[in-house]
Amino acid sequence: MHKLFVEMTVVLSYWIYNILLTLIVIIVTYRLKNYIRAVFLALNLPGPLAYPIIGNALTVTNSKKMEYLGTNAFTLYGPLMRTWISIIPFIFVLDPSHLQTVLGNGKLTRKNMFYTLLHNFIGEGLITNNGEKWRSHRKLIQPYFHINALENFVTVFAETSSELVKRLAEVDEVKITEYINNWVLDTLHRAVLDIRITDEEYKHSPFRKGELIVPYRISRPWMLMDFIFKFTKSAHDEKKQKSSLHAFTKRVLDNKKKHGASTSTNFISLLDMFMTIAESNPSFEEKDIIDETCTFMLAGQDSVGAATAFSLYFLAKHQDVQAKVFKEQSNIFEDDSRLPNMQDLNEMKYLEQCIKETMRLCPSVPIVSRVLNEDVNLGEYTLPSGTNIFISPFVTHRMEYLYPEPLKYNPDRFSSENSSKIHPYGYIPFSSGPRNCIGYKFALLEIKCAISSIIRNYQIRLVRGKEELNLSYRITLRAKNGIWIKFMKRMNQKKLKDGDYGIITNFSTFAQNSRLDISIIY
Ligand code: HEM
Repeated sequence: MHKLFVEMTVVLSYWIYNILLTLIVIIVTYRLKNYIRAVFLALNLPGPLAYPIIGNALTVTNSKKMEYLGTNAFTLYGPLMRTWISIIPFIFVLDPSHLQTVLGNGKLTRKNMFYTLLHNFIGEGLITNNGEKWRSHRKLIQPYFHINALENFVTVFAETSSELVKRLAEVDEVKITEYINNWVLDTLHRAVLDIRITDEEYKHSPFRKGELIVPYRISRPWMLMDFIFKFTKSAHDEKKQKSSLHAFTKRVLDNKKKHGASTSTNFISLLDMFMTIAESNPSFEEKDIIDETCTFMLAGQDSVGAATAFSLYFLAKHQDVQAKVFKEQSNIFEDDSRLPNMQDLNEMKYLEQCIKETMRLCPSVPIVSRVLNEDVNLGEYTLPSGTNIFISPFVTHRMEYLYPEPLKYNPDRFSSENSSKIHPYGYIPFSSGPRNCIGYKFALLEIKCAISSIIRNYQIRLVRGKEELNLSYRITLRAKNGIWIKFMKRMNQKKLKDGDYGIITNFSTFAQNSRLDISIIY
């Protein structure tokens, strides 16, 4: 009897064990169903060599490999390329028609875990939020970025650009990236916060020295796990940075509340706009004002800095293009040294083509990312819900079938005649669709202001021995050792006749004799 009882217990335990195990397998498989589908998809797609555990993380830290891959990815692997960040597959979606399916779909606006990492730095703003919060904030903020509303900022852009030009009067050959970074910071402090970093009270603004930790974490996948990362010095530094950014913004906000509206009667800063939104929308709380302000301060910083510095690089390298830009400026301003207004900026069509071509070759934001929240069919493949995808303006902009001779700098690609032939999702420096860059018109006006002011006053050239552009890939694209520019004051600003370009006549003599500094306007 006792033996029978023991045997029955063993058999019963065996069945219970098996049923439990099967249940666990079913639950885990169900929970991980989409992950498993994404893994199978990734195993079927072509992509660069990946290593166990670290996946393709090593490529992220090698800028030469990144540039090679970025330029050749489509030729090597086709429209869908798989990569691995540790054990998580990430699919690059490269082709414009596929990008239209993803970016153009209002239901596929979800940012993935990388953006959640940014919460530790900027808080929860438009860039990182998802779902209803993102949708409602975007709806509330969007009207303030309408082109008519942006006229308000042109005076700030023009003033800071004119101050930049004055600072450049003292230099000959400089690392322009440093000057541009200071100009962007100055512009953003005035446009977003309505303060001047030259003021004693604000000269230690923490927005001057913010450093994103996210690229460090992505290149070391084990750092993506919060329970490891939170014990590191980087986590401590990041926390400190966030609290100083937020405390600074709160101080500016409190000052504004105490002293009333803007410092200048006509000007309305972004912070004023967020305060107005909060007044009529109780769900937009003080924390939202601060988070959004920090978000805009950071979104408009390196992105604009990179696009401006790269634009100057290409103009300095291509004297014929610079001459055409100068000619356009002369036609707009004649010999008047006034600051640009909105109408002037709208007339700078050729300059805009140059900026666009710069952002084709060197998009400030080389990669963005999403997580799909439903199955998506792209060509012969189905990307399962839950799949992480990368979208790379850098790669798409270098695809030969979209841009013949893709590495050639040619602003005429964006002439009104030619740009109508470009696929709407084949040019995406500001992303596209409902989650595109809300600040793109703001950015273009700002960049045009700076470059117009510089080219009206200086002929620019590359510095001998520092002509090469080495790219470095962080969240934004950068020039590894900065960009070096030589500034030569323009001698004559009279209106040029047709065919006159106001350039140095003899470039070969100039190249032989770098001390020759005289512009001859002919
Ligand atoms: C050349 C300059 C700029 C470039 C190339 C650029 C590029 C981008 C890109 C690619 C995105 C999409 C990011 C993603 O999907 O993950 C984005 C989003 C965003 N940008 Fe810009 N940006 C620039 C300037 C600015 C400026 C000046 C501001 C603000 C003043 C700004 C504010 C934002 C915000 C708030 C978002 C998030 C929009 C949303 O998700 O609803 N950007 N930007």
